Amino acid sequence: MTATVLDGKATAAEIKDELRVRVKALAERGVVPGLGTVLVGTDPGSQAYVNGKHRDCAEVGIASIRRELPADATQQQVDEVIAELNADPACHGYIVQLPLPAHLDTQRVLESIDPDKDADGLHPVNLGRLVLGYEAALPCTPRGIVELLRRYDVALRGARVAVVGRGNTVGRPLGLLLTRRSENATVTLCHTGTLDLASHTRSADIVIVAAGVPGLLTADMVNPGAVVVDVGITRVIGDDGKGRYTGDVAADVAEVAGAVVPMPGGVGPMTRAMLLANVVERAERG
Ligand SMILES: Nc1nc(=O)c2c([nH]1)NC[C@@H]1CN(c3ccc(C(=O)N[C@@H](CCC(=O)O)C(=O)O)cc3)C=[N+]21
Repeated sequence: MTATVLDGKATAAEIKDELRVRVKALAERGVVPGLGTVLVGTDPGSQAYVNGKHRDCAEVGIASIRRELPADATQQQVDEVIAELNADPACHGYIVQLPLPAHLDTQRVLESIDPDKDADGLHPVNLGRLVLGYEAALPCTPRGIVELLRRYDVALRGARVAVVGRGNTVGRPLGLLLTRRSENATVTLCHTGTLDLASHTRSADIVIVAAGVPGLLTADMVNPGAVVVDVGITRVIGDDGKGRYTGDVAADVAEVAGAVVPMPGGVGPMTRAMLLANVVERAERG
């Protein structure tokens, strides 16, 4: 058996088409949604991600607000940029690209973002709202995963979902999203302290791997026919000496799974689409 591919790239393109229509409607009311990005330093990976976000904005008609600081920027310089974007009415939402250089206080920076302009949905206030079941900007990657599964009619209600990874950007909030009443999945949140990981993944209908460990999930760990979502993205040096990105799911999983969300072409494009959705929704609320 070869697994069906759940195409995140095509689905993200579909979502961008829908957002373009909503952006047009906003334009008729004289509103142009604006997404800000704050990039500190010159990490090529981070630069590439930020460039991608601005390309996405241009495709959909969202205005880009770009702030860049040198790698040795002081905490005060970063604070000033945050204060400026918090005050800018043209900026409906923004992100601070992570990771920040080690000399900066990431927690302080993230907490100083206006929660109502938190396009990532990672502000403690928004994560708290998610815990409490209040309306909030949702974290982009978990939201993108749920949206992709929904659009492919993967049943979540009653499904047994093994989430591997408890990170703040994916695993932890994904568990919260999937266990809301509207999703009603049963989640087992696995992590580095989990004993016999395979026993948990094997009894799941859906396995979502966000551990950042290349090849962690192998075919023998997957229930035949299960849906497998690869969230891992780790830079490795290939046999040819070139750098490339690899996921957490081994290639042989596709021979056992019923459906797979690949990397690349899966969760990454969905994450970017949800960032745009968060900004458009914010602009629609006025
Ligand atoms: N504040 C903040 N918010 C983030 O959302 C955030 C961040 N910091 N720091 C880094 C991670 C990583 N991330 C990715 C998003 C899309 C792709 C993506 O679209 N990947 C393509 C492949 C791209 C390629 O091959 O170059 C794919 O999976 O098909 C990847 C990685 C967002 N992040």
